[in-house]
Amino acid sequence: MTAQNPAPKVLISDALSPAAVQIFKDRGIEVTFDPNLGKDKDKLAAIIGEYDGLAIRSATKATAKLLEAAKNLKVIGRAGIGVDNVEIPAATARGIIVMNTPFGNSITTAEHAIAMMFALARQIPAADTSTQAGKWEKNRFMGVEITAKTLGLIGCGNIGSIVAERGIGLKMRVIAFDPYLSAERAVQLGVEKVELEDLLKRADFITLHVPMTAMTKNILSAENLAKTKKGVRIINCARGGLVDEAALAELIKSGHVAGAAFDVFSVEPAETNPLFGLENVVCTPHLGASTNEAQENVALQVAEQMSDYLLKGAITNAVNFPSISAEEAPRIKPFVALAEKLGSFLGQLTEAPVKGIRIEYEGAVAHLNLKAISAAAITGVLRPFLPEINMVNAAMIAKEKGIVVEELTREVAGNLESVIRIVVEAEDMPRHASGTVFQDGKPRIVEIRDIQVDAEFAPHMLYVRNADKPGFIGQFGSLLGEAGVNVATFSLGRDKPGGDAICYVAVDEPISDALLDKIHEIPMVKRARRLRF
Ligand SMILES: NC(=O)C1=CN([C@@H]2O[C@H](COP(=O)(O)OP(=O)(O)OC[C@H]3O[C@@H](n4cnc5c(N)ncnc54)[C@H](O)[C@@H]3O)[C@@H](O)[C@H]2O)C=CC1
Ligand SMILES: O=C(O)CCC(=O)C(=O)O
Repeated sequence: MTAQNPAPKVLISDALSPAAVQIFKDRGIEVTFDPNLGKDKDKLAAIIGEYDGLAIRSATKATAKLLEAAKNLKVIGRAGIGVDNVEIPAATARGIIVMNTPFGNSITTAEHAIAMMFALARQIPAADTSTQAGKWEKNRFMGVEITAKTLGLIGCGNIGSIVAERGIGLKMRVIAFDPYLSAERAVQLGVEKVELEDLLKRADFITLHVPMTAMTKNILSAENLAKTKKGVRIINCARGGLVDEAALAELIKSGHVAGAAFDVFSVEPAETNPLFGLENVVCTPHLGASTNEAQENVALQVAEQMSDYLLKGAITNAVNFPSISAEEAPRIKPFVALAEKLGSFLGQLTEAPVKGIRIEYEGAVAHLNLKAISAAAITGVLRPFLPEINMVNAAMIAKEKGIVVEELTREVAGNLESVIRIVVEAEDMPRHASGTVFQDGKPRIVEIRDIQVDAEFAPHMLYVRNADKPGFIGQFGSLLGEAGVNVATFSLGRDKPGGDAICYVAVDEPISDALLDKIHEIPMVKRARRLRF
């Protein structure tokens, strides 16, 4: 890493496996490992501004308030599945990628749910306490068999499916409520897909495996709990807040529910809870993912994913941006730069509100992963009006502003290998320009207003639209020379002799207001605009 391009910095603020620290170090990333920091939100807010990446489990709460202080943050990596401890809209609005590790702890969590089911069926924790207290209460702990019982899954995704397979292996009848479970997948798993009402009526054991969303919050409400079969046992290894804990406690006390095993609670860390202290209640402190194997998996995976993003721009398992594989990233990168610059060119020329952006992909580029390239184009167009926009929040911002974004692909790009053409529909008029990337990987602009040009993008540029008449170039060149402005590249084009012409110039110094005024005074000049890239 050079002084201009220092090593990215990552903060690990929860108890991740130390394997993650090594991966970051091996990849040349500076890493701070402070596993208790997540619990101290003020201390975390005081230092988060220094970091490019934040690696967490569930103790760190990445709230909108914390993210406000995270001025340099580019990526949050959740070593685990649930991202409900991250305010995703706030992260997206700040252009922060949020990644999780969707499979690394699934088996472990499914095994915990099964362990909880056995613990409940045979009251193992209470029997253990009693036995170790020397009581030998053989008659107190009468259990139930699991074989031939109905296991009701609420949510049959990665973890739910593993629980289903284990349940079938234990000779249970497995039924599942999951609106997104396809009929084919249900058949493949050997589960019966049912409606929630049916599941509530039939299940002897209910186990939850849904994420916490507006739809699933309180899915086992007091009303739904009352519809369950008498003697049901309920297992929650998904998220606190999916079940009305107070209502469940009442149903356990009344004997309607035979027991509950909870790993997750509506308030965590759970110091008090309506379920605590009841007979036939088994509790663990959010241990679902806590095995050596799972923690090693998720720590390695999150560290690799975050490093790939910070170092190469590859995006895997982001919950707020489409994936870009490590192989795709280098191929996409030059087109991301082209789309951003081309969009920026048009955005800087646009003075009226933008209504629509059409991005046309021609030739080889049309076969790449276009989501990131389009996001870059939108970013370029809108940044002159919205300085905070970036690739992660671009699509969301365009939607919020009612800007219609269209993508179009064509197989051929004339005599070039790939062309990106952007059309910006503004309230005054449409504007368009095209660009390409040559062998050297540098983006070039090849068409403006249907006039062919061939120019690179430079930090300081000047765009002039003029009448194609003799004398313009002389006057224009003299003005630049007199002002001591050195021209780096000069590109000209016209629609027809004596028609409309454009001139696109890269200069070494910024153009002053006074010089711009003088350029406007050249009689042939229709419009002159300074551009920054
Ligand atoms: N206790 C622990 O330590 C752990 C808890 N978890 C929790 O388990 C959850 C599930 O994890 P995965 O199975 O990997 O997620 P997943 O995304 O593979 O599966 C979730 C399933 O829920 C279904 N679903 C979504 N909304 C639903 C609704 N309204 N009603 C019924 N089904 C609905 C989806 O269709 C999907 O099939 C995570 O979101 C996380 O909150 C995950 C890992 C460890
Ligand atoms: O990191 C943990 O221990 C919790 C895991 C979890 O809840 C998840 O992955 O969703």
